[in-house]
Amino acid sequence: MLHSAPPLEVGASSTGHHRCLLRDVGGHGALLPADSSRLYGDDAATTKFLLERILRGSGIPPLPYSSSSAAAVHAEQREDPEVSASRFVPKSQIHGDDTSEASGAGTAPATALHRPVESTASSPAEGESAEREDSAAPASGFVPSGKAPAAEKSESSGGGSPPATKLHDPLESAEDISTSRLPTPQGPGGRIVIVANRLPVTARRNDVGQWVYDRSSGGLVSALGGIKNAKIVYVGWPGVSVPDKDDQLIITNYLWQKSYRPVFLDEDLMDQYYSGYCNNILWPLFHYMGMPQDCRFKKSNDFESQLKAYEKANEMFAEVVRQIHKEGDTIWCQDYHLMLLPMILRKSNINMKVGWFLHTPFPSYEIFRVLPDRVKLLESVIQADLVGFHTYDYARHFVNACTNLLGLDSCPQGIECGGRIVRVDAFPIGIDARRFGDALELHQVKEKITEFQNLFAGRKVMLGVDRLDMIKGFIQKLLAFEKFLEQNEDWKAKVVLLQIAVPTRSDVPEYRKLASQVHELVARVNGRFGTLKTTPILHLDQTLDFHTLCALYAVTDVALITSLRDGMNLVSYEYVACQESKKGVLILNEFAGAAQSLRSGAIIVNPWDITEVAGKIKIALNMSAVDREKWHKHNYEIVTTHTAQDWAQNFLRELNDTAIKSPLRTSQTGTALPIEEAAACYAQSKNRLLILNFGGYNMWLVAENGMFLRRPGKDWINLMPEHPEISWSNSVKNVFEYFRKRTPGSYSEERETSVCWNYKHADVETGRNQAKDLLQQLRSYSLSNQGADIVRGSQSIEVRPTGATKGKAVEAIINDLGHSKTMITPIDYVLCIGHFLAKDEDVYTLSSFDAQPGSTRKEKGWQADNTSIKFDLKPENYFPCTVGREHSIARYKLEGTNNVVCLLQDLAVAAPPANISNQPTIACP
Ligand SMILES: O=P(O)(O)OC[C@H]1O[C@H](O[C@H]2O[C@H](CO)[C@@H](O)[C@H](O)[C@H]2O)[C@H](O)[C@@H](O)[C@@H]1O
Ligand SMILES: O=c1ccn([C@@H]2O[C@H](COP(=O)(O)OP(=O)(O)O)[C@@H](O)[C@H]2O)c(=O)[nH]1
Repeated sequence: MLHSAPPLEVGASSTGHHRCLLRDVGGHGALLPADSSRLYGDDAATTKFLLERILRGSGIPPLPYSSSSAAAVHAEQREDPEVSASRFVPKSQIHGDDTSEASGAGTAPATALHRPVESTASSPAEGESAEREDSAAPASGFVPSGKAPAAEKSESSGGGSPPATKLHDPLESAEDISTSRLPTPQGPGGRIVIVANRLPVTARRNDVGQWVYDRSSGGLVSALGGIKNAKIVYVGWPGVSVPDKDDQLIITNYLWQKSYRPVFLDEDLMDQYYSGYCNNILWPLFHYMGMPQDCRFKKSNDFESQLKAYEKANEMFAEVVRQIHKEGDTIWCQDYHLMLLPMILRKSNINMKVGWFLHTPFPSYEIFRVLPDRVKLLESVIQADLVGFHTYDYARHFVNACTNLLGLDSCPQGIECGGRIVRVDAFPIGIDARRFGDALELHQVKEKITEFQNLFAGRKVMLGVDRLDMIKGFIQKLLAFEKFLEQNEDWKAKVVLLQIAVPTRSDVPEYRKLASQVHELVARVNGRFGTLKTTPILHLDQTLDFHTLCALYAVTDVALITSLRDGMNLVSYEYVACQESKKGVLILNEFAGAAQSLRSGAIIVNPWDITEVAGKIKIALNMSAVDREKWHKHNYEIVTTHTAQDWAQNFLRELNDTAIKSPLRTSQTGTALPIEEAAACYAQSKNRLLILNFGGYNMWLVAENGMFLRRPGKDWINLMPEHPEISWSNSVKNVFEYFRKRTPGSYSEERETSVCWNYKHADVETGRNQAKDLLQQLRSYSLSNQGADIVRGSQSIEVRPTGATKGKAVEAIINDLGHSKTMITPIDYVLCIGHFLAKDEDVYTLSSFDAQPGSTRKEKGWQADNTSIKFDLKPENYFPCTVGREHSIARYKLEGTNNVVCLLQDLAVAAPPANISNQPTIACP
């Protein structure tokens, strides 16, 4: 044994509190702890005895017991397989309330413009048919025979056919021609169902009362619009309350043709769900702006009623998904609006393939824990197969929240939840850069560029494009610009800040309040620094059409992006995509997800530091052409290679992959091991392999979670000799030492390749709380980047090299057997039994892989030659069995160690007389 704290006392009488006399085994009374899940103390003694019986049956005398953590024995072990691996010498043990300022009705800043750049009611411009479509419901086609939801229902029951009279469904004729197409989900449905609060188009009535459809604003819509070559169905809100059922049918009819499925939410629900819970609670909290203070004073608008509305809205989205879902579809839920959706969908169909992606930051645990409904939301999100974020930081925060609030364990793939692994990862979003590049080639865009060049001739232009949202840092930006002008008066007639403030969420009082504050500040700066001929700030409360936006991106000298927090910020990407010719400078705040990718090609600022931003504005305006070119080149490379298409592709590929692997990851509660049957099969088989979590004989021994292997009678070898220098060990040891000191009864162990902090002798509650803190501390070290995993045991925390698992060690043993010159009979019985951490449960999948008659296991790469080992293993002779774990991928389970003893006893009794050809192989990882 490489570590021994506390030492395993084999053969000593039990010191456990709960003991029971199970049965007399071969004349030895055995006292066994009834509640123990591991084979320690007297269990070990009894098991030792039984193993002896089993081995005696095979004629091998037992060696004196050594307290190894793992062992393997095989009767044909006499030869010494030559396996090249480094030798291991074991170390000795070391121990607003302002409602009067409604959007558009507030006091306009002295020189702020409220003139639309282009009428939103105009017909679509060339090349942007998807963006704006004045469209009454199609005259022909769908003549609704019933209400919209009923019509939708036919899709599920009828296998996806559209309502009553058939509409043209673009999905049916969709032809995938691109080589970079999205992973196609398997199955008859095989579509990607994107569920987002907002559909890519917003419905509204035009002046003559017809329904028309504008492209919706915001980064999520832009990004999803960049996904090509996939069978996509969108489920979402059409951007307006539509109380009238006939209107709903008209809208449904139109949207159907676009593969959009509307969720009609009434005004009251939108108020409580969207304006309330989503945008007044979750949005500010996720952006580190705290919880609203005044909610509790308003009876009709408290957290509870808003949560109810949120639940109801999520149910309504789920209902539409259920109606259209076909087997093989992938459901991709978007954003904080739909955090309850994964749970609702999972409950209605356990096999649904569900992903969830958050477009905002996920805040640190200390912020998130403030939310009253924190547990409910997390419990739902982890029902998705894959949970995605823009950055690793957000993913890490989410994992922290789950471990701290739900008491779950993290693992390299994400979160372990009841034996199931929920993948959590970062998938940074991008844009469809080519769409911007192509737009700049259009005649009308070139015209606009010329027009703007003339308009701003003689002045440098700094551009801001943001929804009028408090997270976008409008106030800070204006203050910084004011400071810059204060400090650089010579610039006042030579620079203009052109700020596009896209109207958003104006039903939320905080947003209306912000609008009036911004207008006031714009007026102040313009009043102070304007001249008869120039105004320093050109502020537009407007939505721009795509071509105008591209032209502005292309002609401006600096983009000034000062969000206080921003999930990603696509405007920064879009600006870069349009700057191939001018090579403008990007000033980007450090709190946007985009800062992680564009960091080395942008001037990074802390938006709260007004003085710093003012200084950086000056640097940007004065930057040399050479530097601008260099910086732009870097950014352009990133923006054009990390596209929205890649983002979707990566996420969906991972989701597919996760779902395929999910049978291995899904929590199962195995059926009770049929002991008699196992014993009967054992008796009849000719060559047996027993994989146990316990041993002390002339066996194969595996230690340190599969890192080391000892062949019978040989020295230890390192199975991962190429493993890199363990750089993390000192810092981890220091953390463990710190926690050891402050947790009475706990101790830390230093092993050859891992370190472990154990609190099983500490007060339970104290130990658990300290473990939480310790985990938090360890996670901040980004150990996974250093090749280390944090493994949480029931009362311990271990840090060990990535990749070492017990399953790998068993593979090594199996390969050893493949080299055995004396092993002629194929193995036809496998019993794999033990209490393993989820991470090590790969021991159960090894043999099942080969559990077919006459199958052949190929060599793994770590051995030199190409021999192979034969199995002749019928599935009914394969017994993967967990001990004492509620959730496991193992097919069978035994409640506790006492059952293991019973089993071994039965095996011992069932074994036929010894005969060299049927001696069992025993491996104990
Ligand atoms: O739908 P709205 O309420 O009008 O808001 C518009 C969108 O705002 C948020 O966008 C986020 O997604 C972007 C793309 O991933 C990201 O770049 C940006 O940083 C985020 O703020 C929101 O998350 C979306 O759901 C809204 O549709
Ligand atoms: O008048 C406008 C100005 C901008 N945008 C788009 O809105 C998105 C803003 O996305 P970002 O990620 O920067 O922030 P979000 O608004 O989603 O928080 C970008 O794709 C812009 O092209 C828009 O739809 N209309």
